[in-house]
Amino acid sequence: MSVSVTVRVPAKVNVQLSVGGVRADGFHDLANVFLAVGLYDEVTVTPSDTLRVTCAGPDAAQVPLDRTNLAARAAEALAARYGRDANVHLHIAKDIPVAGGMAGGSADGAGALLACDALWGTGASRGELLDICAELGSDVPFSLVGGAALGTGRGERLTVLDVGGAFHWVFAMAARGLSTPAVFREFDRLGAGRDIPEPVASADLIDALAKGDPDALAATVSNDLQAAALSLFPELAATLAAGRAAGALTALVSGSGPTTAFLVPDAGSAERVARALRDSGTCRTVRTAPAPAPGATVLGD
Ligand SMILES: C[C@@](CO)(OP(=O)(O)O)[C@H](O)COP(=O)(O)OP(=O)(O)OC[C@H]1O[C@@H](n2ccc(N)nc2=O)[C@H](O)[C@@H]1O
Ligand SMILES: Nc1ncnc2c1ncn2[C@@H]1O[C@H](COP(=O)(O)OP(=O)(O)O)[C@@H](O)[C@H]1O
Repeated sequence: MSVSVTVRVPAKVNVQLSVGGVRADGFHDLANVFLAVGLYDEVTVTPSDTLRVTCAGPDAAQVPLDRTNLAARAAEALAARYGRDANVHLHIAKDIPVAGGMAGGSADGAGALLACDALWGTGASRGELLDICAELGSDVPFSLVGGAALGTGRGERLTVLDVGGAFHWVFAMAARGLSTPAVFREFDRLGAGRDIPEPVASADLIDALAKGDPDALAATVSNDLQAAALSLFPELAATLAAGRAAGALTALVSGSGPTTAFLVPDAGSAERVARALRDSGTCRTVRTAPAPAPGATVLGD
């Protein structure tokens, strides 16, 4: 009998993304407030003769299937640490947009790590899994944890945050992706010669999350990468404007973009804003999703 394990992992939106100056290692210090949203990838791991990756979903053609795939890298990292071979088939059922600023690759890394851990029964502690996540990428630890969290350092050092109620979101996916390093480089270029302050988490924003208050959250969201994303992808301004005109409480670029995110008061408004965005012709697809969503979860447990 072939045993397989499936893990479901959420996308994220950054409700605060404050970016410091570039560090000696090329990364930027962040105050990164992540919120997991109910759009999911599923990673299924099955024993195999060799390590291989397959992917299905609307964006599957853009996903690398070689060992650069974060799911493959996660399996190899766990196998190396626990003296196993990494001969597994990793199948990704992909619903998170690729190169969209919603941490889809990170989700697959965290998902594969948890799935291989369950398949192999390594006995790794949560802390050990989080260390491997941090080696794989700045966003990967949050994909494991979900909910809401403040990421400091390059975003990998997490403090879990309270969320006191549901937040309703609409996401507009763009016609093409944006490269995260390119957006950080554009941030540096736009800020050249300016004093970049230390990134600090907003107490008002953390309070709005804890209260579950969408109006207060809308008043406090911020994204320091938004100007850089708009500079590289100016058409996003029309998408943001269309969502605002349709009644979103706030509109922002998700992380490094180009997905745009719209916070709305309730599920009914989400459907209305989604329809208006679809009708605007300013984006490729539109999805609604509630938050917070749980982190990487083994299905069937
Ligand atoms: C911007 C954010 C916001 O959550 O997410 P996305 O919008 O890409 O989803 C993250 O910081 C992305 O994290 P992640 O996608 O894991 O990036 P990594 O693999 O760690 O780094 C990719 C590249 O992004 C840049 N980078 C990333 C994180 C950081 N704190 N400073 C950086 O300068 C570096 O150029 C690095 O080489
Ligand atoms: N499992 C994966 N899913 C998607 N992209 C991946 C994956 N593994 C590696 N990548 C690479 O990571 C890049 C960034 O993709 P993604 O994580 O979806 O976006 P973002 O960093 O904007 O959230 C992709 O262009 C792709 O080359």
